[in-house]
Amino acid sequence: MTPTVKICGLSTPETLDAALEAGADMVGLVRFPRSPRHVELDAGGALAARARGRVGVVALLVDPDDDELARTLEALRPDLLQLHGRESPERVAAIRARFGVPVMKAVGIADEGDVAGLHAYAAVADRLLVDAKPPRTAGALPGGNGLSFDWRLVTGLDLGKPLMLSGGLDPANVAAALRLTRIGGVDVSSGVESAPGIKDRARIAAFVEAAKGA
Ligand SMILES: O=C(O)c1ccccc1NCC(=O)[C@H](O)[C@H](O)COP(=O)(O)O
Repeated sequence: MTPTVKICGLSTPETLDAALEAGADMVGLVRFPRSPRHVELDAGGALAARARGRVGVVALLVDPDDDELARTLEALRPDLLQLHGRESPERVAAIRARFGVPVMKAVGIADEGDVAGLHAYAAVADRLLVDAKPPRTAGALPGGNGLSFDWRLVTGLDLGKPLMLSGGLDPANVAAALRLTRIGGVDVSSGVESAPGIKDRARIAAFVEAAKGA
């Protein structure tokens, strides 16, 4: 089956359009002020409106409190909320129940224990995204670091919920990652950039083509 492709961290109309024209299925808008991909509410709302109905709009938040959730959901009206922090399964369930929005929980994977931990999230989230763990260095971003993990840990993984692979994917390795893991979706940010936060139209097109052709 053709994989679902998400391009994350889009922050301009031009690069959003590049993702739409390339045939991406989802676009991600990051709300995390320390990130070079952060979008303010008004800019994020305009990007979401541009994409709505054409692809799935994903709002990415990191350990949000209820006020930030309410603000972001009202401004962006996303199809899916990506939680990319240390949210517990209980917090994921509470957010879904309170805000009525489908949730994709991102989980960092480094060993079998992390894979085992995915089951608790599969019970409460609508989708799961497996990513590399962030570096332990001070100030490192929780995601979007262009780091990959050992894909063999998630090869053939079936959690009963849609799954996306991310972390260090790029146009050159995405087909191999899909063939090895047999996961139904991929997510990329750094691998389609020319510099942190600067998306590259040609790399976006090459990524989608490689993923869809895998
Ligand atoms: O992109 C960011 O700046 C970011 C900030 C805070 C939390 C998550 C963030 N990004 C997540 C992603 O873009 C992806 O879902 C994932 O981490 C893969 O990123 P990459 O390895 O750069 O392709």
